Amino acid sequence: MGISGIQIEAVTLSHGGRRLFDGLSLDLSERRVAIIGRNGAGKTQLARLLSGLGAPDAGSVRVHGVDVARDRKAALSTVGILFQNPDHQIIFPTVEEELTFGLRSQGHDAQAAAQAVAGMLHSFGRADWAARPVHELSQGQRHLVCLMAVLLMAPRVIVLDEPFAGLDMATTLRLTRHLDAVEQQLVHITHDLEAVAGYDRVVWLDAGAVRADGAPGQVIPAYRAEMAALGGSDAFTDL
Ligand SMILES: Nc1ncnc2c1ncn2[C@@H]1O[C@H](COP(=O)(O)OP(=O)(O)OP(=O)(O)O)[C@@H](O)[C@H]1O
Repeated sequence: MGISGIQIEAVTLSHGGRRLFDGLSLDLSERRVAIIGRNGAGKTQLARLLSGLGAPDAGSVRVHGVDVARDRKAALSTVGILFQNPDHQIIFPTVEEELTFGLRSQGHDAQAAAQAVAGMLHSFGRADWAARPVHELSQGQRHLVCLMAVLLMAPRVIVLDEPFAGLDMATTLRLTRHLDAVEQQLVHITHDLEAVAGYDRVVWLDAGAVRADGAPGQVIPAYRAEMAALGGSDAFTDL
């Protein structure tokens, strides 16, 4: 067995001259990890670092021993990401093409990829979607396509960046059930505190730094109390 889990070591990252992360270190090995925090706290930037879509200015991010920013090929099989907006990840005109792409880039031949895609569509009861133009699907349906694409690639870690924003309750419950069942480690960024109340660990990110880190029963009440206190003020100057 190689190194497991996620090791973020002394990560520094600036954007537009502003330093967002200044020596951030985190070791995440629990199966269900939630990242919470205010707007602009750095959650999406952290998700980009975890999936290797962004590289730190200094420090390193390793997922199961893979330096995900440097070794992009290994990163594809190690970590998958579901974005807030499915349109930031869908690039092909039809569902089948979209689902096939990841598998082909992992080196599967056309026949094996086609078989796996058909099997995945079937398992979600959506065999009829294969030739459907993606733009004809609703937002929730496009989310499901993205989830299928990630599951097909079978990464060891799945990063979820607010994947349920704008979805109806039934769709959210269904997707949640599918995600709860996956074997892989999940790192779930969310404003929905209920959704992560049963997680193994909650990390509260505040202005690019860890403000609190521990069991949901400890971190979530502290976060709620602070948000309620801040919400009492009329100023948006702290955002
Ligand atoms: N491309 C960019 N260029 C410059 N600054 C950026 C860029 N992307 C993000 N930032 C800044 O980085 C900080 C963190 O943004 P990030 O999107 O990670 O926050 P977040 O915690 O995901 O917020 P939200 O809950 O609103 O999604 C913000 O201050 C934002 O203005």
